[in-house]
Amino acid sequence: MAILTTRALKKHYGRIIAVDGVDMETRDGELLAVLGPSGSGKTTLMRLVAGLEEPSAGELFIDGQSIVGIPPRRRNIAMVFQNYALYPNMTVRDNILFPLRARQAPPDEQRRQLDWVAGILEISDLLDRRPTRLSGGQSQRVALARAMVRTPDLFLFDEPLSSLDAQIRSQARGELRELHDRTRITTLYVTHDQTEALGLADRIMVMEKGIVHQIGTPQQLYYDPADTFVAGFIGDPPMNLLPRDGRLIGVRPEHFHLAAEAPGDEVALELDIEVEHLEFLGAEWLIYGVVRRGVTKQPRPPRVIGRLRQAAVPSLATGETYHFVVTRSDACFFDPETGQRLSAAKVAVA
Ligand SMILES: Nc1ncnc2c1ncn2[C@@H]1O[C@H](COP(=O)(O)OP(=O)(O)OP(=O)(O)O)[C@@H](O)[C@H]1O
Repeated sequence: MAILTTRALKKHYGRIIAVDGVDMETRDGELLAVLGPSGSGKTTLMRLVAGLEEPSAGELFIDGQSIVGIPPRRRNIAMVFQNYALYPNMTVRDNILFPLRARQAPPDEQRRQLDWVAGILEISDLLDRRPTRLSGGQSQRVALARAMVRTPDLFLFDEPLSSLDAQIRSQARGELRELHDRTRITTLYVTHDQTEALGLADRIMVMEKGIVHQIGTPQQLYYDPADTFVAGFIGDPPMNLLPRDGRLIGVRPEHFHLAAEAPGDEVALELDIEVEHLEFLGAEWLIYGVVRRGVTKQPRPPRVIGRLRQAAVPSLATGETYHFVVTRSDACFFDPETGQRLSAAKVAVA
């Protein structure tokens, strides 16, 4: 287990700034998801940590020791990237043992590590196969096994599930989480899939254009976004951002209440919303609407997406306008110029 720290970490390629002054610290044994759109610098950050790239500026520490300049093979960091890169001519057993043989580990240590990892990942019956005869999920487990036999300080995963189809992917996600719970090896997990990040991670770091917008638990990011980027990036559909009184008011889709059903709390916003379209989701409905009253006048009235429980919806009709209420405790306030959060956090910092 280990703590990874970066200080003002920067990487540029000519005029392209891939990582732009990242300050972050993992907690010992946590699974930290690194989430962001394409080109936000996630892979570059991983490559810097792994030692495949050297920083243009800034520092990297593991347990307080600088690792800048230390070659990758001496960092005790294990990587599992998108393509598992197993050696096709070797059996699964030889693939897994490769890193141990490379450092001439004694045979009994090799045996012990192989038994341990094959047991944890349930691949004992695959050891004599060649990688070409493995499914995507099995290849992934073998790649993980090869990374784990080194008992690394740190795991780096870069979209390790992206080549799996949806069903195996959610199963593999569960297995990864279980594995992490058992080993508690500090893990950085790159993904651009928020469902994966929200479901898997202890904490999530949201990146965009090489900078970190926020690091927090899934709940903090969802209920307490630090800025409008995080508010719009996390959640599906994302937080609605409505202009009023010189601020932007952030409202999660499930926080619109029909006036008749509103809780008796202090009200932050009252809106007339014209329903344009209703989408049935089973236990709930999505309401696509246009705000007709309640926000600062705009050249084009803002569109919103609300999420209502099944029972509330049968009385609604498209083309009609209804009165909705948002309570103060559910609203987030942002500065429209900087996008920064104005109101205090709602979820206690863990
Ligand atoms: N070797 C390189 N040379 C030049 N530019 C690079 C290099 N590697 C990355 N970049 C640029 O740095 C920026 C960040 O790229 P990076 O791959 O880290 O983003 P990412 O968040 O991992 O994206 P994705 O989710 O698409 O993999 C991009 O603009 C990319 O084009």
